[in-house]
Amino acid sequence: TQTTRPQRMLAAVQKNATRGDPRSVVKAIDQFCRQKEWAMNVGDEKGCILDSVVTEVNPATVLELGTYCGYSTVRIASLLPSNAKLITLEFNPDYAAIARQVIAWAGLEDKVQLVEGASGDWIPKMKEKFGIETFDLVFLDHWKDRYLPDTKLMEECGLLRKGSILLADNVICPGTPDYLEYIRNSPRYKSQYFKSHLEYTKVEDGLEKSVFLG
Ligand SMILES: O=C(NCCc1nnc(-c2ccc3[nH]cnc3c2)[nH]1)c1cc(-c2ccc(F)cc2)cc(O)c1O
Ligand SMILES: [Mg+2]
Repeated sequence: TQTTRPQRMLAAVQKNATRGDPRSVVKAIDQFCRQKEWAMNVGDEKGCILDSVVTEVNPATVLELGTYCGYSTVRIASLLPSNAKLITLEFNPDYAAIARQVIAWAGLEDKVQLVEGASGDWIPKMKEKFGIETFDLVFLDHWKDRYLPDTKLMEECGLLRKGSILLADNVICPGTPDYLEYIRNSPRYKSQYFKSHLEYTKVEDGLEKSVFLG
């Protein structure tokens, strides 16, 4: 029977990447997506911007919304200090099953907690379920029409502190117009746009980095 694209991506990781070597996992996925099949990972170009933000923030607590196959999960987790915690939320059980195996191949399962379910359901439970006070960094990469409601929900749930960083993928393509409008006009955020390209293409896209001012 026919395999899915995430399954073929995982096979490429298991074939071409070294167990326990996150950079080789990232490289194997990027090669698969460039040479074989496009897939909606943040990719190598935007991935470098993501890496620089993670390194600059050096977060103890990270929330990723939208795991997909775990590409950005591996990029982020590989840069975290030993006691840091990354919680990644994935709604789609098929994506989650692949992501768990990609994260395990990279040897990062101890740094990552993959939670299956809808962001709207889980964000209000973060404190009680995971003992999280606030997130130092949030990477938004899930449904594009959930960026704004979930940001407002994180504010309401007290999950953001003065200096928390939101980094949002795809603010141009597919685009998150309501989120951009809100975050760029709100006095509670200071935003910066990092112009780039849609993963593995020449189409414009970018990341929006926003600091919560409290
Ligand atoms: O949709 C995206 N990302 C979201 C992944 C996800 N991760 N989790 C879910 C989820 C969430 C609740 C769900 N409910 C049921 N399935 C679900 C799946 N969706 C996405 C799309 C593109 C893209 C650009 C141009 C195109 F021509 C086509 C596509 C590029 C990107 O970088 C993306 O991140
Ligand atoms: Mg994306």
